[in-house]
Amino acid sequence: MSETMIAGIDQGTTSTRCMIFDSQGRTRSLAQREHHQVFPQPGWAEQDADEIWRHVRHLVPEALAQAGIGPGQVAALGIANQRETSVVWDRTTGRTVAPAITWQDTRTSAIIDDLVARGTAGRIAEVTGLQPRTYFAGPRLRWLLDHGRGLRARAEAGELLFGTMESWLIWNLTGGVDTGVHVTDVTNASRTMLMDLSSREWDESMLDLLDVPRAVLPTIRSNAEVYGTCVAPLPGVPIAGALGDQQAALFGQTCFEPGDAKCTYGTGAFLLVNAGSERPTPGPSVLPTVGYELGDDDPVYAVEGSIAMAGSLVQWLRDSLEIIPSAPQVETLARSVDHNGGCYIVPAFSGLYAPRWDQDARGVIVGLTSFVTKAHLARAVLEATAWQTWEVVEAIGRELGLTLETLRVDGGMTSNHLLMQMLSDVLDVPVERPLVSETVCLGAAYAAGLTVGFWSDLAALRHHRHVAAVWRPQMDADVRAREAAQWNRAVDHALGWVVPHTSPD
Ligand SMILES: Nc1ncnc2c1ncn2[C@@H]1O[C@H](COP(=O)(O)OP(=O)(O)O)[C@@H](O)[C@H]1O
Ligand SMILES: O=P(O)(O)OC[C@H](O)CO
Repeated sequence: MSETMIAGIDQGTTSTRCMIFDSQGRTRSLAQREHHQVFPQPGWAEQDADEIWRHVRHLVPEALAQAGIGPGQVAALGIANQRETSVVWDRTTGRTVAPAITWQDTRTSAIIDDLVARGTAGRIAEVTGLQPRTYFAGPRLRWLLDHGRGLRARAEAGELLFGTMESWLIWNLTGGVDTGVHVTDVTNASRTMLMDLSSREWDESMLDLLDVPRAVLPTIRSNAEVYGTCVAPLPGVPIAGALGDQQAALFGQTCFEPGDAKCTYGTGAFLLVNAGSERPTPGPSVLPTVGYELGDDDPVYAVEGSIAMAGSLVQWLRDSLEIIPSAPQVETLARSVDHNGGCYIVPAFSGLYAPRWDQDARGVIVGLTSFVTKAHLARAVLEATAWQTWEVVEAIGRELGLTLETLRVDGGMTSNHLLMQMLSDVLDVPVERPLVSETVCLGAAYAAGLTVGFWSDLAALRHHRHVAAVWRPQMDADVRAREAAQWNRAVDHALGWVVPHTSPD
């Protein structure tokens, strides 16, 4: 009998991947394609959801061909996605009604300011666990309905559908206008500011607050169950797992015990700690979210420190400043000097996320002198990711009394050894990278494989985890303290740069 495998899709901010995994959790193939990023105004960030769906249709057969298998050998498909990126489409034509608004986009700042001014922040946090912020998806839906001609009326008439990327992909994969299934998973729903974090249902009072008609919303489902069957490009294959990418990485890194932590370094960086089955109540710097919920099992919650810019700062160095020809070259350039030359970059391009949460912060480069070269800038770019992670870890320690013993890492930036050493140095803990560094895809595949019985239980998944590289702290404590103080001073310069909006228009 021919070997069966599991397919995983990682629909990320910059690219989409399809991977095939065997029963040992080993990678059998990987197909990947970048999509366009559009920045039409300062603070705006858009993508074309149709382009992403086209890429999925090409990538899946490519991954199958590379693995030498046909759709009949795929036991199930799991999907992970960039979270909070919002799509609205017409249920009868299947076409999007506007560009997807990505999670980095800050155009909803006036809506957020208005919610805060109306004194609703406490109630929002009580229900959803989230503070009102431009990061979350619900205000984007509100913005689209307010600004797209005729969209509100069409939404109320049930003609439009809203979803984050997993929802859009599942609808298309299961047949779109004919038989498409309109669902979202609980981790993605937990980032909309519309879901009750305790009951894990849409909350009527949040829908009222954001003026969102229920008819556009998908049904919330667990992370591991069969949502529907693929029509194309994997005909007959059950879609049996879906998670936000950061939760998928938590799952793929087998962070199954309370206190287990991982940080994924892609466009942004997202540190999640397993918080167990009780809804956590951290302070304002880090946020409570659903970690994963497997079928009818109790949910597992997580606490998250979200960093908006990490790899995207490297991309900016490559694409906007043209200082490096490719992302990996940042390491070569940074290694050509042995310190930052006194220069610090705070990448608050769309405000600062955890732990500062200042949507009016903007990026700064401080400490410039004639001594500073592009090599020092490259070093400061990498250090910015390390110090932002340090701030998150400090906040988690302060607000939850949790101390990390080790940090599991994954994502595109983890191929940068200099950055991994910097991380270990500033956090003062070992940093571990697993053999399969594509843990987002792996986590989605694990969820799907558990659903269909391809893997028996969490213990079987744990068995697949192998550590490929470990970095250990080498920095003196006094150097760490001095550099931390300099970083904090640099951040102070970035805070509150933008004059806040005063009206919701
Ligand atoms: N060697 C490297 N050093 C630093 N950054 C890197 C390196 N390789 C890739 N990156 C960055 O990692 C990001 C891509 O990682 P990926 O995990 O694919 O992101 P995403 O899932 O957000 O699309 C890009 O922003 C890129 O600039
Ligand atoms: O696509 P990534 O890896 O940058 O992840 C994006 C996050 O899910 C946004 O919350």
